[in-house]
Amino acid sequence: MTKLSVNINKIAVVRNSRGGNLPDVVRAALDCERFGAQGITVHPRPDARHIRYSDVRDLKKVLTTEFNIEGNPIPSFRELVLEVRPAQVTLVPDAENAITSNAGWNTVKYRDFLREVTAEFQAGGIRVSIFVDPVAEMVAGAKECGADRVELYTEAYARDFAAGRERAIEPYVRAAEEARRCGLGLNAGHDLNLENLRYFVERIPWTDEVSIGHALICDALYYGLENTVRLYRRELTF
Ligand SMILES: CC(=O)[C@@H](O)[C@H](O)COP(=O)(O)O
Ligand SMILES: NCC(=O)COP(=O)(O)O
Repeated sequence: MTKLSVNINKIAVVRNSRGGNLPDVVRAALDCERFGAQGITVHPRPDARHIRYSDVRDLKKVLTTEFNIEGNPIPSFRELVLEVRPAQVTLVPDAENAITSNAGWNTVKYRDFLREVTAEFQAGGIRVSIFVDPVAEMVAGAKECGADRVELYTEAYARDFAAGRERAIEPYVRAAEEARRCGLGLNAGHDLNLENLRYFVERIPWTDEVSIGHALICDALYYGLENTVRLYRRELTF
């Protein structure tokens, strides 16, 4: 069954908007776990606009589910991840000024770099997932880099879903089949929500994990955090 990792970046956005510690991201993460999240994802960005490095350290001390840290492996990020040793690190090629992640890695062009980083994290006992567009060549490239998993960047799937879900899922099925052929684990994330989630995992049931933040935290405003985490879990349980 596909696991749900809740991305709590947006809880930190609200906290940072006022200073102080409301809402408390550690408490929110523990509550997500209590409500059924099977993992917690954070994406500390270089400008610390939401999750801070200190949050990552605090979370590691108390989380009991799978901790997934996403980010661009710049030197400070590499040091942090090696210090904290989460269960999983997801390598994302995010530009400093991007509003959010907007592309997967070119695993062919950056193979040497990704190989080095992957080996470094794995030597620290950390599973490595590489964020890629739904392109078979990029999935196979991630395998060449030594990754354990890929995370398929689902922005295009989410965007095109309303216009025709069969067409929107096609490249993802092909990329996921390539991951399975290569022996790579499979994660997915970005803009997944209560409308598009079930169809994704119905069509690609070997998806190991989805990480969901923006839509889930928005839904929580209407349904409450507990109900919302349960609603997302329900979409993954069939
Ligand atoms: C890799 C990925 O798709 C997510 O980390 C997403 O980028 C969320 O990050 P933000 O919350 O900073 O938009
Ligand atoms: N890896 C994707 C993630 O953590 C959450 O992305 P989003 O749901 O905030 O778009």
